[in-house]
Amino acid sequence: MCIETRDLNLFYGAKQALYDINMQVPKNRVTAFIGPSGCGKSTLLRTFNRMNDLVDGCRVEGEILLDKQNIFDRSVDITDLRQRVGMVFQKPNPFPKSIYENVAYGLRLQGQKSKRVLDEVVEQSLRGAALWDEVKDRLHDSALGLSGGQQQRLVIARAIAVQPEVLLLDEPCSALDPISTLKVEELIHELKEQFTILIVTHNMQQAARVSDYTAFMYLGKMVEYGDTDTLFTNPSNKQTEDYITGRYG
Ligand SMILES: Nc1ncnc2c1ncn2[C@@H]1O[C@H](COP(=O)(O)OP(=O)(O)OP(=O)(O)O)[C@@H](O)[C@H]1O
Repeated sequence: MCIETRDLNLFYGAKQALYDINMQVPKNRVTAFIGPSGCGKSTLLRTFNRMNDLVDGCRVEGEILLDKQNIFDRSVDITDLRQRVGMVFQKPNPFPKSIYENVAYGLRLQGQKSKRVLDEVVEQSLRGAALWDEVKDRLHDSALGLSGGQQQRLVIARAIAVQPEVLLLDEPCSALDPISTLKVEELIHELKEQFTILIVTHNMQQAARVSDYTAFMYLGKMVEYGDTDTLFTNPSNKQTEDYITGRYG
């Protein structure tokens, strides 16, 4: 087991956005979050590396255990947590720096100065993100010159360069064309050998293609969570069935 939530409730001011979320996320698997707009998918995803701490008036009750330690404990260092739990957003957000510097960024922040180590990690991470062959001859060109799909894989390379345990992907393909989407989906498949992956997607076919487990959320509650094939072919809840058969949302 990698992550476990216990009686997790989240409030934006007076408005409750998550209700009693209890789930166990297995290691080295892909877990997808689906559900209609506003059901709390992104809120839940952001809670796993405490990105909601940045939101004024946001309050959390309950626990999230990462390898048995509650991430809300006072003793938890946020920078350390975010290194262990990396995040990739919907819109590719490379820094206005070279391809190389984007990937080396996290390591430099950690104080790594050795060119040999940096070169090695940059290459490994770009290979890991299935981008090396496309950029190896222009590592020192601006990352902003890459296509959207390449930028998203670069951001994934940047995230994996610091060797996180968990990768949070918030609709990573929604700004990409179908071919880039396919590449990122293949990449997700490969990355799960090394990382535990949590992905929010609007696209049910994508959830069915890339994930091992799926959680269906509705109005801040986790309605059903289980094996992806079972959830899509034989859901146990009527609301899940209505959603996956396109009756609402
Ligand atoms: N920063 C915020 N301040 C106040 N309310 C928020 C904030 N972020 C989200 N919410 C509210 O919390 C609820 C859940 O939003 P969230 O973005 O998590 O849903 P979602 O399922 O990811 O939706 P979408 O698929 O449209 O991205 C919504 O009612 C939303 O309006």
